[in-house]
Amino acid sequence: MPKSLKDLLYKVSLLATSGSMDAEITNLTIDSRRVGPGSLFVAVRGTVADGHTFIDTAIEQGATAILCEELPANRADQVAYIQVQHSARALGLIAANFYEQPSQRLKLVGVTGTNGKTSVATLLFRLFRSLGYRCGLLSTVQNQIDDQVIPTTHTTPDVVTINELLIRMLETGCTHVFMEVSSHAVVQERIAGLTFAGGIFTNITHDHLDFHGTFDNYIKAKKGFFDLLPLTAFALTNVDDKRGLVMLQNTVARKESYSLQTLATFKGKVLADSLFGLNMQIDDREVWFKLIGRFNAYNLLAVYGAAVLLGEEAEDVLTQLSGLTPPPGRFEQVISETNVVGIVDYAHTPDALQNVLETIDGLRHGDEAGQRPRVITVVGCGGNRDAAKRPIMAEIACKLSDRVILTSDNPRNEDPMAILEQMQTGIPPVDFKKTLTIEDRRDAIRQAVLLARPHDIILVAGKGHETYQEINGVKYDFDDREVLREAFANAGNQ
Ligand SMILES: CC(=O)N[C@H]1[C@@H](OP(=O)(O)OP(=O)(O)OC[C@H]2O[C@@H](n3ccc(=O)[nH]c3=O)[C@H](O)[C@@H]2O)O[C@H](CO)[C@@H](O)[C@@H]1O[C@H](C)C(=O)N[C@@H](C)C(=O)N[C@H](CCC(=O)O)C(=O)O
Ligand SMILES: Nc1ncnc2c1ncn2[C@@H]1O[C@H](COP(=O)(O)OP(=O)(O)OP(=O)(O)O)[C@@H](O)[C@H]1O
Ligand SMILES: N[C@H](CCC[C@H](N)C(=O)O)C(=O)O
Ligand SMILES: [Mg+2]
Repeated sequence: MPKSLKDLLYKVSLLATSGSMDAEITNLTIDSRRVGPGSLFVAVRGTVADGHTFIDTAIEQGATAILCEELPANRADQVAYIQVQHSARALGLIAANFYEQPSQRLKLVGVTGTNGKTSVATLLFRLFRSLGYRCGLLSTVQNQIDDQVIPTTHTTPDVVTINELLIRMLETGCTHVFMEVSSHAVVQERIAGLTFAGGIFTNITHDHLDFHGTFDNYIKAKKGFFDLLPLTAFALTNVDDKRGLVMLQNTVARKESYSLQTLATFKGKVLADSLFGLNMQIDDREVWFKLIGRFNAYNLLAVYGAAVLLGEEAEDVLTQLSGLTPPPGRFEQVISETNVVGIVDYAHTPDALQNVLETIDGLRHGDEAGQRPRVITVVGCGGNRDAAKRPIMAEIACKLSDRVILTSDNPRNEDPMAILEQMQTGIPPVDFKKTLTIEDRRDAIRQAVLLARPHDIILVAGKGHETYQEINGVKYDFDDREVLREAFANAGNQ
């Protein structure tokens, strides 16, 4: 969909321009490696590199126009230049203009929070499909255009990709799109220029301080999403979270809430919680759900509230919601022949790990002989991510498990043993005896299986749905669920 530069710059505040604003643009990119004739290259200052240093390369590759914060001293005659205050923010508006505002032509709902984004977005997507709508999904696990699955590398893609996907969703007849909004995405303006019909806040706990610096900045990043919601949108928050109300402080959107503890627009109560599911009372109706754990009661309530705010009948919503299963890698169970219960879960933050282990603790019962199943936890922390959570996660694992095996997650560009040593500093001395460190994740899972007795529970935390392990820039095939199944089979347990 070619457009003139002038059309693309609608609503963008310009500091200066040079060259023809009638030039025709056929492609929009922030990556010089993807530039060709007809491209508008947008120079964005990143965390590793500065896009401005690639302007010459972009021109060598045939760029038609350059948008930047600082105009280069030497300019090429045939190229149009646009100077703006903030390239990444301008890019959001330009991407929306390029694709003709797809977000305004469907109902786009964003979910933010430390934990629960994928769960809530995926449940909403599945719910609305079961209610008969064509839908889109942008999530950590995958993007989806109705039943077409598109692999993803980010929780929230860059703003050009988002608009590109939204237009494809529209063309496929989608009416609703559910997306995760990561804090990185808010800060890096990956959601700039999008018009949301609603925003949902799940919770906020420790994560990503490597990127945001302080917890306050992290809160501000999440809040930034609600600050940019329009008047027509709803802003649905979890008021049981300490920061739930702060999120809505400056939003102009309609303020709505959900809670398991206090007065709220959508009020729920957990009546029973077992390894088979949740029994809840929601707005005077009693319902069984297939999801496990109190944290999922919050996710279900958020989904229910959003669906009602989007105009659906409460009764229909609860009926469909009660049939839904958890998203992949979220409390996914793999059970051995001798009834060792393997649980693969994407808990990769202290809060998530604590929630999952507390859920497991609440669900384990003694066998006929009165012996309580033991909990064996296999966990690691990702490289090139928040290092402060490493000792905390090891400590939580020790506190709530009978045996702990510390292992690698995605080491990325870090030395796996160095990450493990940082985790080890969190092990309370009384727990040294119950803790092992096994760098190789497959060996760690195998060891957990060897330690397990019938009815014991093995939690493999941190990688959930991931089907790879990223080591030094290479993604090797690795799937906790498969490795666990193989280990059960090899140990003669299956
Ligand atoms: C730390 C971070 O968020 N990085 C994201 C960021 O990259 P960056 O700022 O480091 O970019 P950079 O490498 O410094 O490059 C700056 C600019 O130069 C351009 N460039 C670079 C090289 C070149 O040859 N030519 C060129 O034009 C780049 O395209 C970029 O526009 O902008 C890029 C483009 O949008 C993202 O792909 C990249 O995600 C990296 C891969 C990443 O790992 N991000 C993670 C931390 C992330 O975003 N995670 C959140 C989820 C977190 C959660 O809630 O759990 C997510 O939304 O996925
Ligand atoms: N509402 C919740 N509160 C606390 N913990 C949760 C909640 N929902 C899920 N979890 C835990 O957090 C893990 C990650 O859940 P989910 O993938 O839904 O979160 P996310 O916010 O999408 O994470 P990411 O930041 O990686 O995208 C789950 O496997 C579960 O252990
Ligand atoms: N969206 C999160 C995922 C973390 C998953 C964990 N397995 C890890 O690699 O640290 C991130 O990019 O930080
Ligand atoms: Mg996610």
